[in-house]
Amino acid sequence: MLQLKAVSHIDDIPSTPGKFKLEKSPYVNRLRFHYFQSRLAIWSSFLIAFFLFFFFFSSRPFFGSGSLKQWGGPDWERRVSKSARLHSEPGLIVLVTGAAGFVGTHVSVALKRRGDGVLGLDNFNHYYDPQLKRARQKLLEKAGVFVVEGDINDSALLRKLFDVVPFTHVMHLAAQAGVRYAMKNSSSYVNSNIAGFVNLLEVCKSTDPQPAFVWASSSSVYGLNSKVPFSEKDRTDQPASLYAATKKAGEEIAHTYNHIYGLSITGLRFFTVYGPWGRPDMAYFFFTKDILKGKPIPIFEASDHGSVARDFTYIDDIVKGCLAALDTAKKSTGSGGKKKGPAQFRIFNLGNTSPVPVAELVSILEKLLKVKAKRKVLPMPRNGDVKFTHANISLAHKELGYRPTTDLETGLRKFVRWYLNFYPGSKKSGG
Ligand SMILES: O=C(O)[C@H]1O[C@H](OP(=O)(O)OP(=O)(O)OC[C@H]2O[C@@H](n3ccc(=O)[nH]c3=O)[C@H](O)[C@@H]2O)[C@H](O)[C@@H](O)[C@@H]1O
Repeated sequence: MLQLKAVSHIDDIPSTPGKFKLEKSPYVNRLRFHYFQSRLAIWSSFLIAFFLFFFFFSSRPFFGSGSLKQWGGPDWERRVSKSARLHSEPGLIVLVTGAAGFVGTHVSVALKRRGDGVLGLDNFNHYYDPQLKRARQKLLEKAGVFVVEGDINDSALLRKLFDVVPFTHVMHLAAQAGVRYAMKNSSSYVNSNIAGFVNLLEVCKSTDPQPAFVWASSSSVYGLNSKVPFSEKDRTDQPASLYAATKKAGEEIAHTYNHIYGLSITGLRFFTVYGPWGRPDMAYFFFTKDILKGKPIPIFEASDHGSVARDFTYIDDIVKGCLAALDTAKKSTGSGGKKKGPAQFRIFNLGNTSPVPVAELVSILEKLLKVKAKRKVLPMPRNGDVKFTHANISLAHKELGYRPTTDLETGLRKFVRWYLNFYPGSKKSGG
């Protein structure tokens, strides 16, 4: 400190040549040397600290999918086992990935309610408001479902979960969702929907006994297919978004794990699922928010000025389809990573079979919210959207007994009731 003071004093000395003859004094030279030394020491410490910080945190990320170990220990294992315990025999013991997500929360609660053992897994990423995920987690805790905080890319964690719990089924719902966001963050789709998916299948195929595997594909795999309604037999080789392409890739990858390792696998193609506790990135959700705020809402129309429509499917119907898929899943046939015989491989559409134009969805919301929307009709951007979706559900009906019962107005009424309750004041501030 003393040296620094002296240095700052030196800095104050006018540099006019000849005014002072101090430059050549040995005392000043010594001071300059000390000054140089102290600066060198300070900068070196900064540099070392920076490298240490970088090395430490780059190898141990502390958010989201990081490998910082937030799991393990006797207390954690007790919570894991308790959550996965069966409450009625016979029953399923299910690992639900993406449990704090929209569909994951509903499916987990429904399984738990009927006495199945359920363990949740979620990385609580920030794709949309993590507070909503935390609120869903509270709901799950109340229902007796523990959500392990971790990522499907973390093999050590997955192996540990299978060590602690003899899962009979995996309900895989963790994914990077959203068709338009893929233009902004392509790597997160590859990371979750491809790399994470393979990682989970790897652990499942090596587990003994192997669990039966049910997972969420998407209606978006039909892409530019124009034959309606979409049947499982229709072509799915023209995806319109990277999201759709990663889900389609998932279906192919699933087939190889079924074929090589004897994993029993069921893929469910969900059609625009909506309802209470939904995803804020979806149109019905942010339309509600913006209508209440008096903000204009963009309604896409097709290039021929035709309407854009979706086969909106209510969450309770989807949950029934998921549970039926789990209940009818046959056992995997492999063991020790080897196939012992042919295993079940299925793909089902889970839709509502009655597409509704987006403009009509907005009219229903206006009626339920009692607020007029500021509609802004725009051409559908070429960033992943398709003009319409329409599910043929006869296969799911035949094999799963799937029969959706909720029309869009009834489902949206339940959503709006939840929304106004969850975001109190949203109506007032909207005016
Ligand atoms: O069924 C599916 O496979 C997919 O359903 C939804 O995708 P999407 O149908 O595009 O749902 P939204 O993003 O909520 O859009 C619904 C409709 O509103 C339209 N939209 C969206 C946004 C907007 O600003 N304006 C607008 O008119 C879209 O074109 C679409 O027709 C989900 O976001 C996907 O994760 C899911 O996999």
